Amino acid sequence: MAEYQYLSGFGSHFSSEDARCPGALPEGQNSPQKCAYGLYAEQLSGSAFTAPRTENVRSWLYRIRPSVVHEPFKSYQVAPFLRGNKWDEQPPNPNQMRWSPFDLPETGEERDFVAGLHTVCGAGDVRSRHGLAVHVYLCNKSMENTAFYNSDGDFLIVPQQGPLDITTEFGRLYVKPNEICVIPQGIRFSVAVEGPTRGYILEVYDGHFKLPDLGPIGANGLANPRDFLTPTAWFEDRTVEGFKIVSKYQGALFVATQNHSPFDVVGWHGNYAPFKYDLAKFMVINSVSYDHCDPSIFTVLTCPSNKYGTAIADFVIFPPRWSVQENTFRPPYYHRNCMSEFMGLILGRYEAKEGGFLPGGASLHSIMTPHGPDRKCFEGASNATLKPERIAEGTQAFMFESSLSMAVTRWGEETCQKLDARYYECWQTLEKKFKI
Ligand SMILES: O=C(O)Cc1cc(O)ccc1O
Ligand SMILES: [Fe+2]
Repeated sequence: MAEYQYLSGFGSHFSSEDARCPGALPEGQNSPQKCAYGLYAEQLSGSAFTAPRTENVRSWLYRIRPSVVHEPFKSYQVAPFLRGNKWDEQPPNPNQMRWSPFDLPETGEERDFVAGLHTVCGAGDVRSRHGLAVHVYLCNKSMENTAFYNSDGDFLIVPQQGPLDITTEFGRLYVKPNEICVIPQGIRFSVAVEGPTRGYILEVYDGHFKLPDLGPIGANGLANPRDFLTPTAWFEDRTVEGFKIVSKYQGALFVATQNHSPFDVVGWHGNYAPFKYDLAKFMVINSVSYDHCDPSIFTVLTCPSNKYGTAIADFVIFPPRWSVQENTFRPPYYHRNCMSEFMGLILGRYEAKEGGFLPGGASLHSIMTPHGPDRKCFEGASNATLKPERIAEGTQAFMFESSLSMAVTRWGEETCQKLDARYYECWQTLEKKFKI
């Protein structure tokens, strides 16, 4: 693994120059008549020019050529199971769903990150910029002389198997399982892998990921801002005939070629950039008296909707922690929720379901669909001696929780052949215990 360098902080106004070109950033202005080293200045806007300061995100890139130097885009059909808008290919299905680990490419088959994008579920519309999609990526080959960008929204990437060595216009990021990264809308990146590689993606169309408010928790806790790492500027001056720029635009893929690497940004400054975060750094807050807290206490990042306090999607984790509550059924309660809950497992086992829900698999409990601990978990936890206990050691489950009602794609429900038709059985043996 290369020694990559990062800038620490969340949503900060950063400045970074590749050490080979000191003074690449103009001083005191963004767009001088001539930039240092013969660079071109280019602004990348992640919010409306007129957005209030709290929401306003943009970066200035100083690059060897402006991004516009490319041939026209053409349709590019390399990811047959990627969806952005087609949420009606299956009839609605409110059932509890659980998937066994999604298949990696077969031996002999070569698939890169883009071709490996498979959409499991989603809602909303890329054209009206409202909604989300949940994808998994299943690949085994590095992207070669190819960069990808998403015109439709931001990607929050959760590696499950294999590290991602990501080159972006802003610099390089190395992201291992149990770390996550966010690549905001429009930023070009290329993913190199080291073998069979699998992970999950939460794509949001509405806006950007933020740290949740902390309310009475105070100024510190959950994911701390300084643990978010943004790459430092890095460039290559490489002539390549037919370098591919792949754009996901209105849910479809397009490709344009150009004669040079787009990773030619010598310096940049601004508050719109990719970042990564190590989930092991999460400061866990929980009940130290009684009862099971709602999982919102484990929110790492949120993409808010216009409805007060309600997310397009929250990214929530279930990290290793102490469990100490007295006179309490400690695992998740049985519940029905006005939100959709998509879950995945990075490592280990999830406390509410020890069997069937495996690393690289997933579950979906849709709006108002009842769910909760399986029988084994219920019996165990209602009879356990309640001593302080480490739980979820060596484990990392997560949830993408959305206020939107998600539809499952045909790939998710049929083609992938991973849906467990017998999932419902794990609750059927829960006995009536009622006695008067
Ligand atoms: O359904 C799940 O497993 C996720 C979940 C966990 C929890 O601790 C409380 C509520 C909830 O939806
Ligand atoms: Fe739940």
